Amino acid sequence: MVVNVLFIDSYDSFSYNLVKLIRAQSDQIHVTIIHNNTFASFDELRQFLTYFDCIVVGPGPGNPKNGYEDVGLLNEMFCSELQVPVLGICLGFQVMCLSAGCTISQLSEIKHGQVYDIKVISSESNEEGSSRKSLFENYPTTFKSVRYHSLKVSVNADSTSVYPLCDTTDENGKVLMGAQIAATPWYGVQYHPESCCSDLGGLLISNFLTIAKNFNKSQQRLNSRYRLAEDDLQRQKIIALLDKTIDKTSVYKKPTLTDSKITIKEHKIAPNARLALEFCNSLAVPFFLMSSSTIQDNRGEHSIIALPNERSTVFTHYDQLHKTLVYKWRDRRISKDMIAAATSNNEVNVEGLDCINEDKGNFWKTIGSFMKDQLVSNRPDLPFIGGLVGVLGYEMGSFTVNRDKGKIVPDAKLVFIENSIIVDLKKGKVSFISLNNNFPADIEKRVLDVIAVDGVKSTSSDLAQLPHGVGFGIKMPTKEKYAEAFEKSQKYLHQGDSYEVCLTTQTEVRPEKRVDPWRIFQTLIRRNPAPFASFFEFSDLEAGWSDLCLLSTSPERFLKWDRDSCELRPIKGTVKKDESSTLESATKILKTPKEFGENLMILDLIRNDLYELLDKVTVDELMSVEEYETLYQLVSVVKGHKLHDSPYSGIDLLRHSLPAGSMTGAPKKNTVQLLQDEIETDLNAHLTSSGVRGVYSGVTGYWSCNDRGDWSVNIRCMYSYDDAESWRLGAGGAITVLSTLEGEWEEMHTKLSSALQIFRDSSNN
Ligand SMILES: C=C(O[C@@H]1C=C(C(=O)O)C=C[C@H]1O)C(=O)O
Ligand SMILES: NC(=O)CC[C@H](N)C(=O)O
Repeated sequence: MVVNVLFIDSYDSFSYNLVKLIRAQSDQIHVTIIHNNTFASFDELRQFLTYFDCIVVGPGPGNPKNGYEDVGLLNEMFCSELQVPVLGICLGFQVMCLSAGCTISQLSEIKHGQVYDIKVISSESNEEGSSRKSLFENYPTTFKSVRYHSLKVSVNADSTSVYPLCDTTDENGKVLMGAQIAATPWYGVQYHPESCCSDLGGLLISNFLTIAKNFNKSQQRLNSRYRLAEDDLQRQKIIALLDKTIDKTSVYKKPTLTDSKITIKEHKIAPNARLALEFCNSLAVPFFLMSSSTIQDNRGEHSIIALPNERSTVFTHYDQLHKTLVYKWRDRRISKDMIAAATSNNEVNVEGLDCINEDKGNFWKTIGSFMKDQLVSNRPDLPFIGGLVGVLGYEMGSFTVNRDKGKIVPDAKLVFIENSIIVDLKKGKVSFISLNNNFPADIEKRVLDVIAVDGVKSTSSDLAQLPHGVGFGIKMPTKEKYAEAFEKSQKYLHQGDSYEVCLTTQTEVRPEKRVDPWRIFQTLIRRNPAPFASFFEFSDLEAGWSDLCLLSTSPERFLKWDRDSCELRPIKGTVKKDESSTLESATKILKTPKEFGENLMILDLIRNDLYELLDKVTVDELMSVEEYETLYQLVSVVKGHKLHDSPYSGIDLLRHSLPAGSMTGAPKKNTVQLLQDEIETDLNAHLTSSGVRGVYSGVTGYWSCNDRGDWSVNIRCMYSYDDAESWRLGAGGAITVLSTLEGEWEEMHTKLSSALQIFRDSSNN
């Protein structure tokens, strides 16, 4: 018989890891997920509880003492005479214990993403030993688990209403890690059984499910439930209804794919990471480049040159206006003025220009329904055969809003590409691909000429530096403002509102004289080689004018997918390179609790983002150290599997996981809101234009017609909204309770320098 579990989520970034752990105990378990504020009061939920075997109350930001705003109906629920088995995790545990008269206070040494020995309290020393032992049945006396908490539960000395079940010892002394509330079937743990670095999490859940089953049987709690067929039908109806309270619709309904004629011409080449740049230098038409400038395993094995033409559809979304504009690349009927009118909220009726009033949620659906008709079944082996390419800004993700009152700027720009050149750096191959059998012969010839002279010509190195005599005005964030934002982050981390905050700043660079973006890009890529470099100068209206340009040397893959699986490579943990540093010394630093915790939190967050849509997720690399030009980074690799069995495809995973967890911190929703409304608000006052993150912290990449995708995080990059008149550079890093102001300020500068160095060097010329 199916066991129905109600999971109450407090908008945490680890909830779906727990849901997965519950589901993994048997295929006869159905988990229904609601938020702690799905209902305005516990009374509204109470009527449905008879349909559930038990309740699991998840972790989350906030403090139970703050009431409904932080914990929704949970306080009310635990203050009722609830005769339903409950397992509370972390925040859920704290609310439960508060209702039983415990004290909630701040830990003096806060633990976020740290593994501790948890000690099971021996049952002989307690009167009600047998029932209490059951939650930790078959456990060793100590086991390892991850802690993510700022607050602790203390049982008052004279209390008889709380039975401690396990604890741990650290600088705070003894800290309660698990308990049962007397005379109730309510249990809870302070640690996180679902973390990928916790042991025996599944056993905790299965022990709890056994307790729940025994309790329900002894109390004859669910007896009436299955007596009548109509009761059972009613139960199914209610559960189906509750299952829909959190929107899980897909971007598009997966069609059955068929073959289509794609023309591909391949040529052998000697692999050279600079070849794609040389090809671009030889072109006399607009192009976008997603290039690897380092040849490494499983990241950046390919460089892709995408060639827009007059049949290319351009999608631009403006979050400030809730509007999408759709037109063809450089359609002569559409002028800059018409776009200006359309983005000043005027009605514009021009042939060839489609103005859609929609929010970003519907923008995903617009591109989904467009791509549905373009997807084909052939050549799943190639990374890209043509499709949508472009840039999605930070404010395209969930929980973020572009509230900037100033200039209207694109939050997303995607262009449909039918002709492309792929350089396979591993196999030594260049391919000319056309979805429409119309790859331009002159472009093919130019590229073949470059290959014929055997690649890298010396002229390119002249282009790989900025012109002499051009000065650059640089406006940087001040240390004072940074320190204020750092302190605010610490306040929220200490209060329990966040576990990790990715604090970012922006710098503005204004050249005295316009410098061609392609030249800046070549300078940048030479100074900061990276596996995910991108050049996106969108000049989709008139030749030579661009309202969005991105030059990126990103080290970080956000998400790559094919029809079967997906991969994310979150980076968290940074060490600056200097003359004395070696991979070994950097590894030592990167394996300290601060960096370990930083990476683990984002790793668990990413597992959560995938588990929300997929059944099988694995951690394929746990915190490897990677070396880059100016720094070392700690990288983990997470994979999602069996996409073909799921109603979701890669684009759903992308939509759903933005903004990238490594750019937000955890838990995502609360931290994004705190960053946007409180922490980063004054930090970018030095900028001439808006202070929203914009392109920085977003992603760049493609959705190919063979349903593959690859998107990198927009970091170590610069971008312009005004046709290269001014550039913005973002830089930041994760703040945790173990961070120091000096350390973070320096780390931010190290990252900023990876791109800013080219302007500084040039100004010194
Ligand atoms: C925020 C940036 O980088 C992010 C933060 C990192 C960190 O905190 O260690 C590492 C890589 C990125 O995910 C940046 O480069 O601006
Ligand atoms: N992970 C959690 O549930 C944290 C609970 C609470 N906000 C704390 O920080 O202690």
